[in-house]
Amino acid sequence: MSLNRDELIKAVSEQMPPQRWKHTEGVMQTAVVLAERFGADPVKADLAAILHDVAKYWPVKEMEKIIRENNLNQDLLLHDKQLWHSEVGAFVAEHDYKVTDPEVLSAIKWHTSGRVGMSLLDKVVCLADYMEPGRDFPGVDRIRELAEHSLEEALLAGFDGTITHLVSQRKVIYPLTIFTRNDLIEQIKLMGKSNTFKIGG
Ligand SMILES: Nc1ncnc2c1ncn2[C@@H]1O[C@H](COP(=O)(O)OP(=O)(O)O)[C@@H](O)[C@H]1O
Repeated sequence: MSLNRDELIKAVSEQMPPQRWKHTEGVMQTAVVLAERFGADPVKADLAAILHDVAKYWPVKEMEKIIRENNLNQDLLLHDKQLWHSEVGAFVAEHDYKVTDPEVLSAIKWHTSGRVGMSLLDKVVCLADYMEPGRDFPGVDRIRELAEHSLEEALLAGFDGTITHLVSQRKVIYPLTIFTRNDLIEQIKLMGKSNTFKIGG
């Protein structure tokens, strides 16, 4: 049986500390604003935002078990454990909370690493996670400014910040994030060209 929105919020919020739930509320609010701004479905954005960090505080052993036993992305097990909650979160959303919409499940699954060819909803939820009002890191105001006009430019600034931070900490970067960043640059270039064609008639 699937839960209504209030029941879902209660069930998800009980699985994380209050501070992380506050972050989730910020992501919900921001994802809806971004969805309306850029033409994504705000109801789907809200649902994906509610669930995006559902597994964030699950025990590592439990996440590992889910990834192994359900043949999820095994490559993740070779990378930072912080990346696991997105993959597991999408699985939990589908199996425990009966979310069937592939767009919503995709936005949950790719909200940390990104992916090549991110959908509009993937971008909205990922960007909301970067710039919700509770976020306070160097560069976040620039991301918010860019998000006034361009989903892709803002997201690129977000991924650039993550990559730069990981480099400064001498941490391994999940390769898909590099490919995501490169793909966003290509998308922005192509958009520039199509705008030129439009102006040129
Ligand atoms: N692409 C990546 N490659 C490797 N590690 C990553 C990547 N993205 C995030 N991480 C690691 O996961 C941690 C948490 O990321 P994230 O879930 O996006 O942040 P938050 O906990 O603030 O929501 C980062 O501080 C970093 O250590």
